[in-house]
Amino acid sequence: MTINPTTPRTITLLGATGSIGHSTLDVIAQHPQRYRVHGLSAYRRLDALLSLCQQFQPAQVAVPAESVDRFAQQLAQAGLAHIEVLGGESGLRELATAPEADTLVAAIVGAAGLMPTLAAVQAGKRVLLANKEALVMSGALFMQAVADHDAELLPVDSEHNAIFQSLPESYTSLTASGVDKILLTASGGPFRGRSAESLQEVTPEQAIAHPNWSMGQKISVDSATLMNKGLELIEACWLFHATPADIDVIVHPQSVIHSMVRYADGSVLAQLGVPDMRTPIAHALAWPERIRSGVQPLDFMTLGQLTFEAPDHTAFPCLQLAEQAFAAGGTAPAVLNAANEVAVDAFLKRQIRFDQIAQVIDHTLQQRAPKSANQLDEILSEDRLAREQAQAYIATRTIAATTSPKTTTETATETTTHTSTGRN
Ligand SMILES: NC(=O)C1=CN([C@@H]2O[C@H](COP(=O)(O)OP(=O)(O)OC[C@H]3O[C@@H](n4cnc5c(N)ncnc54)[C@H](OP(=O)(O)O)[C@@H]3O)[C@@H](O)[C@H]2O)C=CC1
Ligand SMILES: CC(=O)[C@@H](O)[C@H](O)COP(=O)(O)O
Ligand SMILES: [Mn+2]
Repeated sequence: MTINPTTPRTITLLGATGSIGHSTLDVIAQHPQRYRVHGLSAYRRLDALLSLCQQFQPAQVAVPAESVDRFAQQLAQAGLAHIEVLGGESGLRELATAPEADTLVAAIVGAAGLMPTLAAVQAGKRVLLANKEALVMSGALFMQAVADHDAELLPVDSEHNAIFQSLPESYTSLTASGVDKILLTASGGPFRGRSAESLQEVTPEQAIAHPNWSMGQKISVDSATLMNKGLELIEACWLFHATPADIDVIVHPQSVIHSMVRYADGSVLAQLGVPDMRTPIAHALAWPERIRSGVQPLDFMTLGQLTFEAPDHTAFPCLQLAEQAFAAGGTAPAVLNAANEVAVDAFLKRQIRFDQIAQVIDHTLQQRAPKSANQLDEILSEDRLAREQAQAYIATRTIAATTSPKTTTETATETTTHTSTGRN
């Protein structure tokens, strides 16, 4: 069934050159009458951004400040001089708040996404949130801004989108809706079932090879350490006004059930689908309507078994570190996030071992007593200090480089497909 759009939407997509960016533009391209692209942003992959400009003809783009002149020249040479090029953090904020766009897709990875996403919230936009780190860092302030500015926040992260779909449309609180538990599913990552000891030897290439999803490098490593589930637990608490006690993490290696909600009467509502981010993206783009996403239907006849198990907190301590940081409150989740970003980057550059990621985060959390997170300045200051402390700790732990002369970043850049579709 084709649904006629009631209101054509104008989209700004931050992080257009990434995995979520690619999936979002794939869905948008399937519905040219329904969506118009106003703005795109990129960071390093500016050649890819140029191709996207040719295809989607945005009015504005944002790139790093030092790349503005060069990119404007490239646009002019391609006959696209009419596209305005904005630069740096202020450029990202200007793009995120441009009055011409009603919807922001927040798909920058990491803390860099916080400022422009929050700016879009403060401008009262519909915000499709993939950038979970923004909410982890600034949850209370972010959700208050959503309420104060009458913004519309729609979760793109597959689990949170599944929970959103499994809650009533009139949802205000777990209690008012008769919800007993949120069941947050986790794939367990590529190292599920491995012992803590054996994880000392794993390589970045193994860590980014997620069993079910093809995603950016940072979130892939987060899935491998289970930090992704820790970040998602915090994300779910803020999005659904829940506490960690309201949420059970269940390892479900097939990633077919994207999360569930159990109600007081014993009913469990779940959202299932082929693991392909175009489904939650299409859901959030069209909400409350439904549109085609290009995703293959789930075939129950060939699905095989759906299995479930408990997370292994010994081999994967990051989930509990996230729970501890959330319980500590204030700026602790921002510190957790910053230390994790630094540690994952060091692991990808082969400066530390996989198991040392958790050590860096634990150490950094212990160094920084939580402060109030009521002001953005306080959060950004703790983010910066935590990064410095994590870096300093890593400097004392750095392992000898392994055999490959290439960094993982170089290796993966050559092979990245920029899809978030399932592998199986
Ligand atoms: N991939 C997935 O399936 C899912 C991802 N998410 C979340 O979505 C977000 C994006 O993930 P994903 O698409 O996988 O990541 P990618 O690494 O594939 O893409 C990241 C995007 O952010 C841009 N970027 C990176 N650093 C900066 C910076 N400092 N300033 C501005 N832009 C920057 C990149 O630009 P460039 O490429 O030009 O350097 C790229 O467009 C993350 O928060 C992740 O946790 C959530 C659920 C699923
Ligand atoms: C696609 C998506 O939403 C990712 O966050 C994915 O869920 C990662 O999977 P795990 O963290 O469960 O391995
Ligand atoms: Mn997820």
